[in-house]
Amino acid sequence: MKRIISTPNAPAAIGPYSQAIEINNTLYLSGQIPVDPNTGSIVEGGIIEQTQQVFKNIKAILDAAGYTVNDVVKSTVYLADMQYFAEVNSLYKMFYTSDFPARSAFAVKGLPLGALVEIETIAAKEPA
Ligand SMILES: CC(=[NH2+])C(=O)[O-]
Repeated sequence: MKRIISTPNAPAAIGPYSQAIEINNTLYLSGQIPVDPNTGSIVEGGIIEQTQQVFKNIKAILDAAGYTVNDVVKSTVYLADMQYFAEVNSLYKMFYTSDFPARSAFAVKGLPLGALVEIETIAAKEPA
């Protein structure tokens, strides 16, 4: 059965979507942008601070759903510019330290609220 995940520890949706949906032992997270859940705004700073906030948001949603970073199987990284690729990769390697998830990365024309980075995440567990 489908389970909707909602936590105050990650940003509220800024549109018609859920923070995450779990179905069949798989958790689909909406793309996370660098919004601080306490302020509802994009964090101050540049790509480093924004990427750190995105990972905080992803972790908060994984935690709320009972998943860990080790359960993540796929990640999609959207960048406002490919110039951010190396910096995002260095923080990415601190969040996912080994057995990295499958991943795609793109530079796109624009991201919600003018974010520099957005990351989508899929996590899965073996059936009990
Ligand atoms: C931020 C986001 N996930 C959306 O769809 O606008």
